[in-house]
Amino acid sequence: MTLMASQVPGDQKYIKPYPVYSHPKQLDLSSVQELPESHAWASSSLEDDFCSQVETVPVIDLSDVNVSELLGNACRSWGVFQVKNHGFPKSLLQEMESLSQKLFSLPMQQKLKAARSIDGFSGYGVAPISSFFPKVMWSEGFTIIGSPLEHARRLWPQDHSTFCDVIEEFEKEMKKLAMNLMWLIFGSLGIKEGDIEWAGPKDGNHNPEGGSAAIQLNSYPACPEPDRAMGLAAHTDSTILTILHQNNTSGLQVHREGTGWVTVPPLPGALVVNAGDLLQILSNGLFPSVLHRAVVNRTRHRFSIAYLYGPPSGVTISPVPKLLDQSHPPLYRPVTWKEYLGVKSKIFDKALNSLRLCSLSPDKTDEELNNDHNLFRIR
Ligand SMILES: C=C1C[C@]23C[C@@]1(O)CC[C@H]2[C@@]12CCC[C@@](C)(C(=O)O1)[C@H]2[C@@H]3C(=O)O
Ligand SMILES: O=C(O)CCC(=O)C(=O)O
Ligand SMILES: [Fe+2]
Repeated sequence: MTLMASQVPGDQKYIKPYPVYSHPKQLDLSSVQELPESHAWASSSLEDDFCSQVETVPVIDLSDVNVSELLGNACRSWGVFQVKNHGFPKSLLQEMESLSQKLFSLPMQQKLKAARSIDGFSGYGVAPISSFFPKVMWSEGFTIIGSPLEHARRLWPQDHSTFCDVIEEFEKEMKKLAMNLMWLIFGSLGIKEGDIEWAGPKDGNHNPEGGSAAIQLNSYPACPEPDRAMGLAAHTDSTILTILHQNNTSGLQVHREGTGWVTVPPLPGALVVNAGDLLQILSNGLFPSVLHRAVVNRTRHRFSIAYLYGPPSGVTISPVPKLLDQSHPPLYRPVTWKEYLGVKSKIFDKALNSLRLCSLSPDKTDEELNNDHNLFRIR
């Protein structure tokens, strides 16, 4: 373990050294018969909360006449919801799912040819947040930012064009859906086109700008001891919103104040949407990002595909002026997505609070600010 210095852009006074763990080489999880000590998580990180089967994450029909209000309510009270009638082509999701399966079933030495470099963002490897945890997660991932061509060529030297074509189409369709959802969510707060300059016109078809994104393919092989393993540790996404497709195997759980971990079951044809840290900033805390994680199971191989949507990476975002007045001062300082990702990669779960402007609570400690994370969640 090494202790990191506080070399992050932004307000240094909240930034403390953070433990960073380096882990052994990526194991081929599909062939492991017994859970290695390196992958055995402390029971406190797995069982500390009751898992509710009673409360269920809202399911919203995008063709409902009150869709904007329904989405706004779900963002305020849950930070996550499932959408149906979303218009995303089913066949494209199936194609992406089978390409993802094909990728993860390649021999390890082949996958490692497309490994994410130490200082890079794209490619094959463990979740980027792994270094913040003492134990290794029971998963592997592939991150795509920009063109996947370089990595695809290394994975499939003879035939990478299908992969690249499907990714391109997936990105185009997801961007349309993400922008549509974003505007419906903003609409519930009275925010209109023109109130956020970078977001451009609502119509994703005619808006080549309007945001940027990463695609994260996740693979969670069946695990010999699922109760002691962790698929993807608890985190919030650094996005405006994330759209997630999961195969027919459950594993995603969201954390709900006062309830604990709630499973988000895969529903045929539905997509999961969760609020990210940048939505919390833009909405000035009205729509908090949601803590979530992925657990694993004994018999089934689970796959998920996340579309992580945010603003153009160099554009400065801040709480939308329309939501501010004397009694609602801005709670967060302006930041670009690029800068935020840099902060998150250094101080992880402290990133959002490091941007807090403390006008409302100048005497609060870091811990109190952390506990405020769900301050605005209305149930
Ligand atoms: C744009 C990004 C968000 C992300 C970090 C990344 O640079 C690319 C991967 C994303 C992801 C996916 C899995 C969970 C997560 C916390 C992680 O470790 O990598 C997110 C990152 C994030 O939202 O901060
Ligand atoms: O696999 C899942 O259900 C969660 C994935 C996730 O949270 C992510 O990729 O950010
Ligand atoms: Fe996530």
